[in-house]
Amino acid sequence: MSFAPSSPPSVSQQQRAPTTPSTARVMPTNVMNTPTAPQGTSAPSTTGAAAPAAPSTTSSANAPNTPGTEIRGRERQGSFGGSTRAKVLKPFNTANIKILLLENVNETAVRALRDQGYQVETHAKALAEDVLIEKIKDVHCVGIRSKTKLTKKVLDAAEKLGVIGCFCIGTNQVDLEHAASKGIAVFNSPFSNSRSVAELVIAEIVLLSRQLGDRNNEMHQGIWSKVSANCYEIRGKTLGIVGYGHIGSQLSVLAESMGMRVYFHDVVPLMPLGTSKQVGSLDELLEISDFVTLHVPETEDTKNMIGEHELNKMKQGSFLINASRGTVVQISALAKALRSGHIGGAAVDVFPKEPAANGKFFESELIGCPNTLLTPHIGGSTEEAQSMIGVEVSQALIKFINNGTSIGAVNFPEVDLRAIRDEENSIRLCYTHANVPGVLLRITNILADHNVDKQFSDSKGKIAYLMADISDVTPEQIQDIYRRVSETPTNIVTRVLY
Ligand SMILES: NC(=O)C1=CN([C@@H]2O[C@H](COP(=O)(O)OP(=O)(O)OC[C@H]3O[C@@H](n4cnc5c(N)ncnc54)[C@H](O)[C@@H]3O)[C@@H](O)[C@H]2O)C=CC1
Ligand SMILES: O=C(O)C(=O)COP(=O)(O)O
Repeated sequence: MSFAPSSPPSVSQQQRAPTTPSTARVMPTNVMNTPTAPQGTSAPSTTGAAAPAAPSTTSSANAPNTPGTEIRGRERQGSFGGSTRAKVLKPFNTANIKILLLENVNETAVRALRDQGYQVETHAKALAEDVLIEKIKDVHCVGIRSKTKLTKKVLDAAEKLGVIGCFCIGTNQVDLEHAASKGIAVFNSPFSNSRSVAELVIAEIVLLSRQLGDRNNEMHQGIWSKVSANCYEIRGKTLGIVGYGHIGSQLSVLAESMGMRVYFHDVVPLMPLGTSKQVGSLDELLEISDFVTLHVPETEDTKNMIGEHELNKMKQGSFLINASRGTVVQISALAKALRSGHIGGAAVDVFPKEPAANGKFFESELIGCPNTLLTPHIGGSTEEAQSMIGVEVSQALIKFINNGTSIGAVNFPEVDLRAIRDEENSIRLCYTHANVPGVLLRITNILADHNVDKQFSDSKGKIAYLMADISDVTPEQIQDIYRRVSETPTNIVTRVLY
């Protein structure tokens, strides 16, 4: 999928791209956006760049599909008039699709992607930026978790990248806008680890309330210190939730079942679950809560959301929990409030700077603060969550690579079509383009002499995405459609699937 340049490609850029098929049906380097001959048809003669040999597939667990065979493991998708079978789209040899999975992405994902015949390279850790820049150069898809930063600089090094999978909830580690401008869709797992985070927070509420971290530390040092002063039941206490999304609302239900009163603050009005109540401002929430827990995404608005002013607003001896993002809390202000006793304890799972890998040194002003639980970003780290995330994100990636479906993308217009007719000479056009007036007319003109079975397009910010299924096209016409669409001045990425 060489996924095209960030700005609409110039004619010379287009000329460099291999836009003509190989007679040998070996996939060109730009495997995901360059049409070859449809199955069962003879390929037109080639005049373009010589097609490179297919790369080795040593990292692929399964035997790759040979060119011209169907992609395995794909479901048929519903029926439609005139044909009972949905076509399995295969415009490229799946063995030529290179996928880089970092940060110990779950085995469920590795298996699902290898089952497609893709080449999958896995790494247990995040990569240093220079290594990442080298590795990302020729991959079509990268899978990451919360640690890998896909900055503009890294994305600009990725010559063929078409899709990113964040095998987690947060997507703040990716420059989403820049990715979109290059036609790179980003998928995440919006709720597969929410329950794991909510359960951890429930545990932390009890642990903080009973000063369990400190008692445990003392016991490991051989110190017996039985105290009840400032230790409380959580029943009847007030939990203040900041950010009432998937995690916050799940937590709300669990906390009420433990006998807590729940209030929440969110930037949008939301239906309170159980008997919880939304309050009008953050300050109001801070003033009434015995426990404050943060479940907001990292955005410009949430950076340093909890600093000295907010900590002072919190009740004397109340507790703070942060399992959202490290940048949401000013660490020095929190350390000061803990040491002064104004804040009775804190549980912190996320930090502004987190070590790159297990075994690396962790440094924080919070080390040694009283009744302070520090955990290494494990909110979503359960077997259940990781396995579900692996399945969910890998399916989204497969659907995008094989079918062009962008449903669930966080930075991209969400577009899907009913299954394409199971006919040799039907194709699916996937066109990512600049969201400016006049584009649809131009595409309609290109497709004017063809039978467009169905078409859908949507936009998000500066980019738009169109999918169209076209029947009764010859291999020469496929080349012509591909060439003319990809040469439009608004083109970001054009793919033809068949
Ligand atoms: N510690 C860990 O391992 C994990 C951490 N997370 C973090 O938790 C965050 C929240 O996750 P979800 O609940 O799934 O997200 P979500 O998107 O479902 O909910 C976030 C809520 O925060 C609200 N919000 C946004 N800006 C706000 C502001 N300035 N003030 C008040 N409310 C605001 C939104 O309206 C939304 O209701 C993620 O973005 C991620 O960064 C998620 C999973 C695991
Ligand atoms: O899902 C998230 O946003 C998380 O913070 C979990 O990140 P992780 O997959 O543990 O790197």
